[in-house]
Amino acid sequence: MDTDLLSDKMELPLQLDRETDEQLKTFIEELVRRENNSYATFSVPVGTIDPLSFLERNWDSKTFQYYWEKPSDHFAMAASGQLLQLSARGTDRFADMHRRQQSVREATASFSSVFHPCAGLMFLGGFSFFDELDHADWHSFEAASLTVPRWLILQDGNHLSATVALDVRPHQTTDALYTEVIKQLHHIDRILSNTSKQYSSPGAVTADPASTGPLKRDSEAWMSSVQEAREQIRKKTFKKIVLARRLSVPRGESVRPTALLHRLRRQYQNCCCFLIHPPCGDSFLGATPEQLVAFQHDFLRTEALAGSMERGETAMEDIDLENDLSVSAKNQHEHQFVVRDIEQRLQPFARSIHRSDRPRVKKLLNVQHLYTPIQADLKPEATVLSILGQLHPTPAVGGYPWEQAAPFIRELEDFERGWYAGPVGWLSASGSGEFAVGIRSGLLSDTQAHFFAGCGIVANSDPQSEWEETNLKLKPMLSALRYED
Ligand SMILES: C=C(O[C@H]1C=CC=C(C(=O)O)[C@@H]1O)C(=O)O
Repeated sequence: MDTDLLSDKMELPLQLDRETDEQLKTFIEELVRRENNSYATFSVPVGTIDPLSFLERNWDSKTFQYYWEKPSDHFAMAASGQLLQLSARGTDRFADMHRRQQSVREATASFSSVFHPCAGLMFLGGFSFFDELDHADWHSFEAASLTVPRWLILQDGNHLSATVALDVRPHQTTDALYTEVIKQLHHIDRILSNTSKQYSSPGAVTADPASTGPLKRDSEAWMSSVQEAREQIRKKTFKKIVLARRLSVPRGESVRPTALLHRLRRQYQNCCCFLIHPPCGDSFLGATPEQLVAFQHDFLRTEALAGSMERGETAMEDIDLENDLSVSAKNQHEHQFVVRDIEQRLQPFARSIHRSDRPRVKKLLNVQHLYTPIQADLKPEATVLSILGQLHPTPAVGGYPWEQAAPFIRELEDFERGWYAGPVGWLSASGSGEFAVGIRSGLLSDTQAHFFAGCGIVANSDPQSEWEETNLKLKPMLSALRYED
């Protein structure tokens, strides 16, 4: 057999023992013989590695880069390179995306010497807040985009694996494909064993002393939008709207996205730290406390997260503020729109829905939120993307009723939301997936960093307090950038 000769000549990558190598060859022979697969993935175990350091060592702004980590779950994924990208736009974008990823799944064969639902074919990416996205600030982002990366490093507790994804070209020989797989696994070995201790500075941005301070800028204009929203609520146009603002600061050239992520994950352990960087594009990243969908088999976890309060300087002050949040009629009101709306939208997909009667409090470093976890047992026809299409946008980032509030978001905000407050996450070949809401986030372009923060506005919202709440929500990203006001 040709591949025997080849492997005699080729040194095996660290992750392959002789037995696995034999299985790999048999798999490739079968794959080439069948001639009905366009793509293949190869997953193998790897030794101890922090996936973020893999991305940092391998950072290549010319191609797709992705990161996802939930520090408190010890779950992280770093990916690089683009095998293929699926995109969609318009009101059917979730359904279109479902069809497209389904046909890629059918055209892909997977080899794995590890057992994990995320080892194999993975789709990584997200969706913009609105159905369409056509704006210069977001030129490198689509209204919906899922990428199959070339390399992916996965950590789930003690599980550590690498997946390589490749094209299977028509008439490709067994030798050629085998050689390609071994080459890619060697590439991963090289990165994993690169122990050079030359750390470049993560970079920082210093505030312009002449500026009035970014957190104070434009407050009048934003607060008058809140007044206008309240006026519409009084006229019964809608009951709740989330208004956001954008804060732009110059980006120091040396500020590296992976360094920001490292700072964020250390401070926001119970958040989801994410990064999406399209080829040659800007980087959208953040540490979001809001889970939109975690889907496994026929079980779904989601949550209502709305209603906010600052954290206390002392334990007693903190608990007093927590109590204030829990009894605040305004915050409860704002929160209940989200709970009820999520339940209603889940109903057609669910056999049963479970949630606690009263909201709990989720505490982050400098802000605390009312939070209701919601679980559902789903009907067999439910998929991650059908549920996403149904839930997004919840009234935690949109409004209630959505159709009435939506035009006012466009009218009252003076920037394009792009992927801010859109779903970001991943989807596996087995149909499981997780998407978070892209809040507490920013867009890093070559010259600027844009940060976003929004607040739920209801009838008795006070514009000044809402403005201060946006400042609290902007702090994590600003301080990760070491931008001290
Ligand atoms: C829209 C944002 O936060 C949402 C999530 C939690 C609490 C919120 C609030 O209290 O207004 C918002 O609904 C944001 O951070 O940009």
